[in-house]
Amino acid sequence: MQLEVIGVGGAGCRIADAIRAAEPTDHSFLTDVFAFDTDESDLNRTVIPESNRFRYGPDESDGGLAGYLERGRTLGRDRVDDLLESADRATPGAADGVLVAVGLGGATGGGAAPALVSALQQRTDAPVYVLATLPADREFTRADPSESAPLAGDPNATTDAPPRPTAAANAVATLERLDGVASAIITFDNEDWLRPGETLADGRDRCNRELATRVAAVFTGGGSADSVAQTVIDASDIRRILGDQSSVVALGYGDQTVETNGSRFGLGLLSAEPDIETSEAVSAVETVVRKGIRGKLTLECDPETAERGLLIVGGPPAWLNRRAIAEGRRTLESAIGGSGILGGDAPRPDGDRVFAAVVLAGIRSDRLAELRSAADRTGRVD
Ligand SMILES: Nc1nc2c(ncn2[C@@H]2O[C@H](COP(=O)(O)OP(=O)(O)OP(=O)(O)O)[C@@H](O)[C@H]2O)c(=O)[nH]1
Repeated sequence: MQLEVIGVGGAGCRIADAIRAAEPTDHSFLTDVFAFDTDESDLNRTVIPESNRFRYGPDESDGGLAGYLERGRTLGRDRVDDLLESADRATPGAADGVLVAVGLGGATGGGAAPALVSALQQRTDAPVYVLATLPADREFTRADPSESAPLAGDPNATTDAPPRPTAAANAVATLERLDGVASAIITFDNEDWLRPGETLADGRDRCNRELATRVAAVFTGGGSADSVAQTVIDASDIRRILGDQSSVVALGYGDQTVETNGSRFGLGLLSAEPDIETSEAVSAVETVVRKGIRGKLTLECDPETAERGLLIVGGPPAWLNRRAIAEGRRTLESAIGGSGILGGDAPRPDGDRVFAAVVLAGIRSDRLAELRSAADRTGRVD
């Protein structure tokens, strides 16, 4: 499918950047990528073309809004129409969906996202999905748990205060505002993806690459001019699975490097379809499907809670064993509680890995309840 990506705030713009970098050269799926931020220097660190980068807000907000969500909301409400007008977006209708990337916890992205998503919903018939990171505990919790965390925006917060004391409260408030506005909310939990002791600044590029790999695998979809998928997953399939009711979504992914005969061009056409033992191909597909469903998800949850699920198995065509893919689909079907399942394949003649991309939509996750309790402790934002 064709996707437009708009990153808002520091995290949103970096993630938009990472998605752009993850776009396969032979399978483009992006119409446009835009970056909106109050912080000029953050914006300039992205490699999104200058024509697609927009700084907004008064001069004193340059450098970011330091987590003051109310300011972010006001700025967002006042400026999103201008931003969408000034962004030279591809011909209306060129994209089958829009993805607004944002880091929940901050003020610029979280503040603007509800108004931006709502404005986009009015301008397009295509679904408007949100890709949202959830803050890690280390951002809003003191290292010494015996001390209580400072109140949100507490001006008396001391130097040992966590970097973003209001992150949980901001995240919960923004999620509530996106409910009923976003078509679906694809989540990525920084708490689960940062390593023990690692700071966000140290781990974020790795996290963004992991997230972008999953987003690209889901949205790139089926085959290409030189290799047609048996079951193509298109934009309407993705729409059916993600829904239009602000479902919370987690992505799973598994991959395995496989042997190929090298360049299809260098060694002649005979080498394009190497002989692969059926048992080897079956085992590779089974392995990646298992990792995709039972491995680490972008948001930890029990797959059983999912209402709908999608499985895309991709890789060099000779490795895409039909029987194993059908079996993988049945495995996903029995793993989730709901009944809406779709499955497809994505041949990648030049690829060197077999992968499974999994979408679990309509999930319930304890992490969201944890963030709500943390927000109650650290000070809720209305
Ligand atoms: N995965 C990931 N998460 C990030 C990244 N940068 C920030 N975050 C998360 O996103 C939240 C918001 O951070 P930013 O996006 O920098 O904040 P902002 O929207 O620019 O808002 P202000 O800084 O308050 O103006 C943080 O609390 C982190 O949890 C990133 O590059 N990757």
